[in-house]
Amino acid sequence: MSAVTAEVTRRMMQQWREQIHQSNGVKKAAEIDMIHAFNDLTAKINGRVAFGTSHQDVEEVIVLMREMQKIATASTLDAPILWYLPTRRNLHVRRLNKQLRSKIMSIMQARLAADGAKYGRGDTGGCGDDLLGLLLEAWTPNRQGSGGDTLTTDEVIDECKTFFAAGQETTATLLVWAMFLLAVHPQWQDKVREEVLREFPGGDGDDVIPNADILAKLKLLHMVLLETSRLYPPVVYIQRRAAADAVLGGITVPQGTIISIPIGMLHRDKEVWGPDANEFNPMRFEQGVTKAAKDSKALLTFSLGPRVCTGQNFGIVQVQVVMAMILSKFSFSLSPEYVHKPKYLLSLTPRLGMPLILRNLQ
Ligand code: HEM
Repeated sequence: MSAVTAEVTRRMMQQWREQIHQSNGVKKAAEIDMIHAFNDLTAKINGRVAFGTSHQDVEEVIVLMREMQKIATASTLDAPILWYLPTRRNLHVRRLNKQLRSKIMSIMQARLAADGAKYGRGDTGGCGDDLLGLLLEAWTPNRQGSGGDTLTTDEVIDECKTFFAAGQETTATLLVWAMFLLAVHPQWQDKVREEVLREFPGGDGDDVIPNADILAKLKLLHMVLLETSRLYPPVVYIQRRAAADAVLGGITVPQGTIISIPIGMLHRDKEVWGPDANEFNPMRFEQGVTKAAKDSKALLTFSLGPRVCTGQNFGIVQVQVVMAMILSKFSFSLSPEYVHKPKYLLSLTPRLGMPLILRNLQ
């Protein structure tokens, strides 16, 4: 995963360098919208981690998935009745879905054909070590007669789509806010960069990947990311339906009641986080997540309990790798064009974009 993340990030950074090179100003700098850049980045990373890179249709699958994601985000503003009517948008989604399904099917078939030839059943390679490969191991035709649990074709396709949808925009959003907070807190940007350059001097060289050992040493970066996810959690609220009658904090909650958990609000509760709850203070995480607030379970960025985010480690590693690589090669500040208007659709994003001014480090 880190290798895929590093490879895709390297290409994005090369584009940034070209944009800076082409800029006309005396101070060589380029204004780049982080929302667009990071959505494109995480779509490519998630797409490759899910489907690999070997099949020609993977790039098209990524474009179709991203298109579906954009429509899903936009339609959260619609009245629910509109989700079920044959509107132009819904018909478009249906067409996209059909195309997507057929592309994924062709990747699956190519994998299975290669399975015999390249990997060989029973070999450790199986159908490949990406998500699709793992799911194909449990796919019905592979398991017939094995007595094990199986997945149908639709389930394999749906799992791949869920993985992409749940992880793409959320991770991009966390990156966007981390860049924003480091742009408006330059002293923290310098501090974290110092740590990155000390522990990860290779930057974005072709053969250099910030591996688990390096990431473990980037403590300030990790604290900054936790603090970012506290102030700007990509998922602002979650809901739960009471499976049985319950009493919560002295209030009776009848079975079937839907409870909203306002993560964004709870993360700024002064009683829990202290009087500086609205301020950016990564030092609160110096002793770890459980000691950052009065309640050891106060940080709900990835939810808690049985439905906790299954991709949280992947999401965090992705963000750490991307931030370490960027910090080692660029400095950045907020563009005067930026207007602070966060909005919540599928995730918490800046309503009018996140233009940052990027410069190459000397
Ligand atoms: C870094 C950004 C991310 C954030 C802030 C985030 C946040 C969350 C939250 C709050 C939930 C719980 C939703 C609920 O209970 O209603 C969740 C669930 C989930 N997330 Fe993430 N997530 C992130 C990245 C990812 C990634 C990268 C993946 C996979 C590649 C992923 C896959 C999932 C899945 C599959 C679920 C559903 C789990 C279940 O219901 O059993 N997430 N995520």
